[in-house]
Amino acid sequence: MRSAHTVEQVRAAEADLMARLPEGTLMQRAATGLAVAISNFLGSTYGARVVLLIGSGDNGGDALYAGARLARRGAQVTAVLLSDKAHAEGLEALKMCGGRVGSVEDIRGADVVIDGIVGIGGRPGLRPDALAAVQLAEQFDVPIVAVDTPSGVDVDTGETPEPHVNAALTVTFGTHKICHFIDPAATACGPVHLVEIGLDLPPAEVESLQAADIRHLYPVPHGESDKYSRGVLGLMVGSTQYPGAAVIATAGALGGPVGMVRYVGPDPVAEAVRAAHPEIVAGNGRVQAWTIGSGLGDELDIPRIRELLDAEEPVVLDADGLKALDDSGDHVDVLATPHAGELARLLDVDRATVEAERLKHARLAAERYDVTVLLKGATTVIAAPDGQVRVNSNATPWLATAGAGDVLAGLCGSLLAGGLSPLDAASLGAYLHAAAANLASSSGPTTAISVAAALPEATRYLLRS
Ligand SMILES: NC(=O)C1=CN([C@@H]2O[C@H](COP(=O)(O)OP(=O)(O)OC[C@H]3O[C@@H](n4cnc5c(N)ncnc54)[C@H](O)[C@@H]3O)[C@@H](O)[C@H]2O)[C@@H](O)CC1
Ligand SMILES: [K+]
Repeated sequence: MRSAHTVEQVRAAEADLMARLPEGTLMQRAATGLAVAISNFLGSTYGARVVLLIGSGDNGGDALYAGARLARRGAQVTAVLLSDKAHAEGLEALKMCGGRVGSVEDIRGADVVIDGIVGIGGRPGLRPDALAAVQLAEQFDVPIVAVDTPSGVDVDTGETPEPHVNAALTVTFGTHKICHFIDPAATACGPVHLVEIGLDLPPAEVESLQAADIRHLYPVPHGESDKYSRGVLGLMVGSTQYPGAAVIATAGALGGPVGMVRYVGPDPVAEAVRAAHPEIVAGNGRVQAWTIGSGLGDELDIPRIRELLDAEEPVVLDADGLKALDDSGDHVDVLATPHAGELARLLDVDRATVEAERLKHARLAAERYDVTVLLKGATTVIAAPDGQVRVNSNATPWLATAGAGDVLAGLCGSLLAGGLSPLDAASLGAYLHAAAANLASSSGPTTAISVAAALPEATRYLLRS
């Protein structure tokens, strides 16, 4: 599991550790890791032209000390001071190693620009001279390596209401910050490299599953398992208007751990599902979980869906089914899987607001409707009603294809029926869905059915790794 902590949590852990170490130790740890990461990014340090953008705080200090190390290894390092309060000892160290103070003109022809403008002490946005320097780097195609966070983003929310740095690489210290995980800021970070500095941290605010977590969470059958104990999933999806959704969601469910799938829907649709997947059983019967909503179109029966939401079995509620959600009652066993537009409707705001403030709105909906919310997008945000948040960012843009959401709804239902909690089912489902999409699109475009078909192979690989 990867963890992201809030600025407040990081500051407290840093203060704790600093009290036990000689002054400046943490900054030296950070600067050493930063210099190594920049060297690796550059490929060759000797003769490389490095421009440091330096703000008023310790973020600039990290950049100056890292610049000093690079200068010692033969890089031509120039600091552009964007504040008259630049870190004095760091600046001295840089000069001692042959670095110099220059101007934004040095950005032209640089191999890399280091963003030491602000880190976790920064407010969103860039001041005019910082913005001008960043724009110059963009204009001359000079990649930017961000120190700790891309300056200008909102560190604790991942929002980007103001201009900010778009980094080719972000080098962070001690732990991930929320902006590294949550879009739109996560995209502005580029790949994120974590440098250990020895912080002792409390439980994380936001988590992200890694390959090793899959093996730990997946309900692998054992010697005593039978089709019922592995879980039976009921699917109330698809309609005469959208029969494909039923076929595709069933493929997603069968690509998960479930022992059996029951399809409940109009006869012609059940026939189409059976033709594609002869292993399904059509009609009502006992189930351990439901997936409801994908492709129901106008044929949704809201009172019936509400009955199922109030029943004991956990439910994945997708697409049109979300219209049945109301904010009264206990729905902790419900996993709602909206995209930004659907979440906007649930919260009575517009879609752009949800997209700009994804973490906030996923949490709001989880709290208001007492459900676990899986907000779809390039990075998936999953918020549980108890406040836990997980993200998934291993998706591929090829996954933006019709029916991909139906696969996810079927798969998450399969995981719920396999006994996982809504939070685990959602985070495991999002991870496996993305892993299968990566496999299915390894040589180009893919389809929802191919993603579902790649689920067993992706799962096998992850269970072995
Ligand atoms: N505290 C520690 O022990 C460590 C801190 N480290 C570094 O220190 C950073 C935090 O340093 P600081 O607390 O000094 O804070 P920053 O360097 O992030 O910001 C410093 C100051 O910038 C100004 N500022 C805020 N928003 C701005 C904006 N949008 N544009 C321009 N200026 C703005 C404010 O006056 C603020 O106090 C971390 O991000 C990390 O890079 C690392 O060296 C690791 C150890
Ligand atoms: K920065």
